Amino acid sequence: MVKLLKVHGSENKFFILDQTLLETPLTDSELKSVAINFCSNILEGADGLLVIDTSENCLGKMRVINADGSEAKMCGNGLRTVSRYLSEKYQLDEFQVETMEANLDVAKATDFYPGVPAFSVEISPISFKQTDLPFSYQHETEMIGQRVPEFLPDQTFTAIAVPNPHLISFVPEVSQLELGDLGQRLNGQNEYFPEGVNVSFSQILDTNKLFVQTYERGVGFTNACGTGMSATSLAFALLHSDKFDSEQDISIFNPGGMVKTHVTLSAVKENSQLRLIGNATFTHELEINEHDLHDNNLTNINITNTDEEADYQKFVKSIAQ
Ligand SMILES: N[C@H](CCC[C@H](N)C(=O)O)C(=O)O
Repeated sequence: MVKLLKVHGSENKFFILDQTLLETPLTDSELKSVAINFCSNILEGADGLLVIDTSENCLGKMRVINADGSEAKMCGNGLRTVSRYLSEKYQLDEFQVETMEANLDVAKATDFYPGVPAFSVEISPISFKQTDLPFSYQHETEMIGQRVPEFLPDQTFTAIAVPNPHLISFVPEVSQLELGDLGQRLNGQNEYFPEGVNVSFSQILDTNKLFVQTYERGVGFTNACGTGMSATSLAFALLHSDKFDSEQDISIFNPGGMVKTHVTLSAVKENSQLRLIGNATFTHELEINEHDLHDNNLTNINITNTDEEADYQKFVKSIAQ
């Protein structure tokens, strides 16, 4: 039998599959089918499948499969849950996790609330280059606080890869209608982001206090997007220095709760450092026969509730703005 977990970071929900426990790891096409099936049909679905494999230089390797089966370079909320899983598996509080483009530092952080474990994860590498996102707009090589009437008439936009692609706009108030419309346009056939992009709108609530909502590539609206909130924090530090205190964490409220980020700006903006700190909640333990997993037959799964969600909801009540 194989154990999986259902987890979330700020209610951005995932299944975790530790491939190192399998007799035979799933092939990439099996992973894609299983990710789509789990995310559509099991426990009211999820936003993605986080796959743990062995790593040569780190405690483990994380791969990210979106709900639509597409693979992403990185997942901030997911990395916190994978970090907790590896921390408990190997009894370590500080280590590195291998991701597609970087070995990232992760560490156990102070619980966000009694019964709400938290982890701090590095978000890296950072790029603003048109070729790294990728995007194409006129002859721009970067998009930072740029007017793009073709997206929306009265807003400015910033494109950052961390390293998955993000498009950020600061707005007086988040319009889900406009965010959803732009998110769908830029993740369908379009001339601007040929590989799609995670689109985040952010409202600046106060000094080092933001609200962020994201329409995610490969998923759609999610309750929170860790790399989205991290990229938004960097854009915020660069473009709204009057509201940015570099000594303090930034509190980022989102539809799923709240996380913190820390931005350390560098004169070379790509060398800035980003940390994402937030909950790593395990809501369910699942058990399935390995053959069924390979066959994408999810009809016989034993599911146990961990009861952690109740504590997370107490945390959410405690931060009500
Ligand atoms: N949808 C994203 C991957 C998941 C990122 C998000 N869930 C996070 O927490 O960073 C993409 O295709 O780039």
